[in-house]
Amino acid sequence: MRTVSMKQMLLQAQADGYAVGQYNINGVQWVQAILRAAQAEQAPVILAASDRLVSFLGGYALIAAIVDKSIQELSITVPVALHLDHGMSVEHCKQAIDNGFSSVMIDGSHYPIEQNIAMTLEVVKYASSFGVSVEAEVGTVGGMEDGLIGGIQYADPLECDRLVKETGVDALAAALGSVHGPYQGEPLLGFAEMKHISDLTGVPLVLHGGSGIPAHQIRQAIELGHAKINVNTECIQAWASAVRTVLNQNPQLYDPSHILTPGTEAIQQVVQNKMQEFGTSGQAMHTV
Ligand SMILES: O=C(O)C[C@@H](O)[C@H](O)C(=O)COP(=O)(O)O
Ligand SMILES: [Zn+2]
Repeated sequence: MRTVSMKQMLLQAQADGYAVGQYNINGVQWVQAILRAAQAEQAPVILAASDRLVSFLGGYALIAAIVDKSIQELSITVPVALHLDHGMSVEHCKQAIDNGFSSVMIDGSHYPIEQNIAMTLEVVKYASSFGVSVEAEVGTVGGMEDGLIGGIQYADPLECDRLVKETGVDALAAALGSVHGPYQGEPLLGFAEMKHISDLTGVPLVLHGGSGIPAHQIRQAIELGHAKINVNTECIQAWASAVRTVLNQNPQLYDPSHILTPGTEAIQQVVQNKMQEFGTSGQAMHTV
């Protein structure tokens, strides 16, 4: 089974009031853990490689090959999208598509809106000829992005509407108070702005900085148009904690499979919990 674009996944989720999780890849164990979680939960899933980590992960072609082969080896039957997260340039998005990614994000949020729209349109034109879905971002998610520590800049609804209408993008990350990485206190999400932008654009919305957002705010964000929620920090924190515990309890241990397996299991547990929380569990049969 090949990876699929996230277009239909997100339209179905938007229509049926749940969200599909995007879970970031930090190594081969993450691919196995996330795929096993999706199969166990019978949930559609978006595996993502953040552009800032592509060279660490071995390059676009290797990432795609590992995902494709893992789907085969693990007998995965649920829909899986392979997404380039926070694509840093049009060229990187094209390279990802050429090497087998089924979805890309062109993150033009740090540029003036005219340039963001132009970059997004170029990627949409290229991606559409391969049936690859495209996500764009307006405004700035707080925390670490592309290796930069940024403040929160709420998305401008008119800019969101312009970008969606002038590019035909499949999903929009409208920054509305979420933060990459750990939150300092309760997240302050712009729910009124969410409803406004969702009603204005009609396109599935993407919530970045999904780790650490309380369940009631997740439910509200889904009700207000979010069909994709990105999660990375909670998975890597669970992995690090499990590996640290193994090593602290067994200082003489040096066998990688014994050290890493508890970490892989911890990632899978976080992902299964998120799939249940987002309402993705059991939705695979409803996703084309
Ligand atoms: O860390 C990355 O490069 C990917 C993340 O930015 C991802 O797009 C995301 O939004 C996850 O946020 P988190 O759950 O707060 O780590
Ligand atoms: Zn993000």
